[in-house]
Amino acid sequence: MANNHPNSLPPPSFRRIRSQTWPQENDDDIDLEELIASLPKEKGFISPIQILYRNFWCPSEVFPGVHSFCRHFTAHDSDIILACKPKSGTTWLKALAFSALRRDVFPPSANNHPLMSSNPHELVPFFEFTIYGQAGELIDLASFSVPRLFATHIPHDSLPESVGQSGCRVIYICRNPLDTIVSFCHFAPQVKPELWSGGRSSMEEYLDYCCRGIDGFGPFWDHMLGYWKASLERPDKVLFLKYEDLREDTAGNLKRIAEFMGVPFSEEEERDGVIEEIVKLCSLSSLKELEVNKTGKPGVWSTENKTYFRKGEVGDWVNHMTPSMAEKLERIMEEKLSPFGLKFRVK
Ligand SMILES: Nc1ncnc2c1ncn2[C@@H]1O[C@H](COP(=O)(O)OS(=O)(=O)O)[C@@H](OP(=O)(O)O)[C@H]1O
Repeated sequence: MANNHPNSLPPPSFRRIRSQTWPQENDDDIDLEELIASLPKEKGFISPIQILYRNFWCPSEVFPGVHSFCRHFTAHDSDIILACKPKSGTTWLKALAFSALRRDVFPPSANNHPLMSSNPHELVPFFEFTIYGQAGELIDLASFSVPRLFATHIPHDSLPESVGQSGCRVIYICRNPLDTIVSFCHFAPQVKPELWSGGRSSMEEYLDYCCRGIDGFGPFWDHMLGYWKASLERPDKVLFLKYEDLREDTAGNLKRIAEFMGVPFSEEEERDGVIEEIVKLCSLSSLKELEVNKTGKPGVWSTENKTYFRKGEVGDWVNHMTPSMAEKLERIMEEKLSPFGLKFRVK
């Protein structure tokens, strides 16, 4: 498919980067264990091992799914992929994008809307956790409604080549790293209680991993910059959102999301309050109260659905980080992100 595409020269950020972390064309012949053995590794924070693969740190638990996705997924022009670093607003974006995209079939006011009985992660599955499975097996994607809506934590420049070569659209959400780290540190004990003592010393330890660039799917600055640069190069194909902006103006950003997906709200829908209905349906307070999100398990990291919903505040980091922890991170943001014009509201 990629070779037949009229625009066959991939944009610069999708050109194949060859390095020792980027397996060769014929790596299908390589046994998975052999491949893992050949790649650089580091001890992870909650993952036992992080594997340097296609230039990012991949948690060993999801390596088979990630590898299978990168090798085998063929994007369609109409596909929509939601992308993010963990704890940046994934669940919220999934709920908003799903509700906007499928509103012709599932009106947001309906009592039986899928969000009432399914967690957003079930409605918009991750490639690497769900679709390609923990064992890296392939599943049939024919049953997905068109346009197909998927999600991933994989960095932009490491996505399968067909994503850049097709007309596929990507929506990225990121969040200020201070709050993302705090959010992750509240989530982590639910995933691996045995590896995690909780409290500030654990947060300091995780911060250290992040500052060294060994965080899942990171370094976080490369993750953000990859999508940021792609959104500047190809604004019609990559939409870059910030959690903080979504908090400030959810309705305005929902309109941008719908337009970008090719399903803009009509004047009639605006007049009828459809945007507000979706905003309310997907709000933290609404989703948190649903039975499915209090008790259910979506199967991602085998965690309970309730772990995806906490405070959702901008600036919660002030309640958890010491000034020196925050300064350490802010220095890195200044050094790595600011030169490219990427800044965050942190309060
Ligand atoms: N609907 C909605 N609205 C606003 N905020 C929301 C929503 N759903 C989840 N959240 C907050 O997002 C944080 C979890 O991040 P993710 O959804 O990216 O987590 S995950 O990567 O999917 O595990 C986590 O942030 P913190 O509260 O700061 O920990 C959630 O509370």
